[in-house]
Amino acid sequence: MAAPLAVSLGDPAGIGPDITLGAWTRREQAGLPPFIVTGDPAAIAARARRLGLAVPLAETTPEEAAACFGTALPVWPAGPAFTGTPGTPDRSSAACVLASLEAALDLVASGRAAAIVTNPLAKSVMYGAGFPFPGHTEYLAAKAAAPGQPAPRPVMMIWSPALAVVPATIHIPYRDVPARLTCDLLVETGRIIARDMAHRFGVARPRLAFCGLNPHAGEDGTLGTEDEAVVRPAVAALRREGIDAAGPLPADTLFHAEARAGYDVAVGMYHDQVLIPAKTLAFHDGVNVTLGLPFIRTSPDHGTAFAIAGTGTANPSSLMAALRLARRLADAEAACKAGADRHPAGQAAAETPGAMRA
Ligand SMILES: NC(=O)C1=CN([C@@H]2O[C@H](COP(=O)(O)OP(=O)(O)OC[C@H]3O[C@@H](n4cnc5c(N)ncnc54)[C@H](O)[C@@H]3O)[C@@H](O)[C@H]2O)C=CC1
Ligand SMILES: NCC(=O)COP(=O)(O)O
Repeated sequence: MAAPLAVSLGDPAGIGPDITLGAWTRREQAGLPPFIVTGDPAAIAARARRLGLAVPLAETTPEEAAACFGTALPVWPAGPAFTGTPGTPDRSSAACVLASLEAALDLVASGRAAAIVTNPLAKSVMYGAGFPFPGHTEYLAAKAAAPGQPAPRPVMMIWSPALAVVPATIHIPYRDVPARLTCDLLVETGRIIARDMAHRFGVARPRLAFCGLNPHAGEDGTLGTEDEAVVRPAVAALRREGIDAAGPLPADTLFHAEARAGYDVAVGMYHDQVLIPAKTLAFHDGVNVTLGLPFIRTSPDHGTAFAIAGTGTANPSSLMAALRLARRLADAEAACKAGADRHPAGQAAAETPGAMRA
């Protein structure tokens, strides 16, 4: 039987427990793949009681998870007990977040889980507790480094059937963006997208659309210099390598339906430039996928939503989409390793915006 997915609980004061319970209760009608949650079982049980959900928990192993998934939510106990309050950000939750994350990662690294699906953490809570990484993305890359080797460059992609986007710079202050945008960064990002879209998603020659940084992509250098000095040479370098890249393209006209049919992945110069269209078009279907890692990681596209934790109003759809996508990518990887001559990403490839090609 295939290894289950490992789901980290995220910040237990946020909606991670709510949407995990919500996903499990919809497992049959939604056809969800088996998963095992890492974290404090008491915190999950308490949230189920608060939400009035009759969800039996099974403290079990990944090897037993699939067998019990139909009747109980499998939990792999990890970390300290949650002592906080649902809805209240608290530094004391950071140790729970980290222990859950490490446990899920260990299951993936040892082959006992097929992929990691992370529930949201609150960055400010983690920073306040001394977490030295901007987010999961950079943490997972650091953990993926081979002994004595630098960490691989992680690339954040927000994927949905409507739109796939990558921010070239991620969690940095807006004022730092121009200085951090280099030709090398964009070329390396483009290479990773092209490779992982082909190998993981089955889109053999993805079309990458690079946004300009400035209004009208700099208007021939009259509204800012970065588009001509950085983005255009990076796109040219990628094209010389055989990668189907275009740009710099004005970002304001890149996200309407006809424009979206012209590319598979839009590469933005900063976080909000591409996450706003992605979350506007597909907030509840969007999946955050980390490219560039030696293992598969997906996540819902939203955050901890403290204000609605424990209220019963958190929508588990994005987590459910993250679970489905992780399973498809893991199955495709397993089939490739087994020597399939055709890329088996199947539905993931078919649903990728490239499928909208005219
Ligand atoms: N992958 C991760 O760990 C992520 C973590 N975050 C963290 O989450 C925290 C809160 O961030 P915000 O900007 O407030 O974004 P958020 O996504 O938590 O909330 C934004 C709005 O969407 C609503 N919302 C979010 N998820 C929902 C769901 N499943 N069902 C119904 N409504 C939902 C919230 O109630 C709120 O109104 C921050 O500390 C941030 O760092 C944000 C994004 C991803
Ligand atoms: N805005 C996306 C986001 O914050 C996700 O970050 P990460 O925790 O996946 O690195």
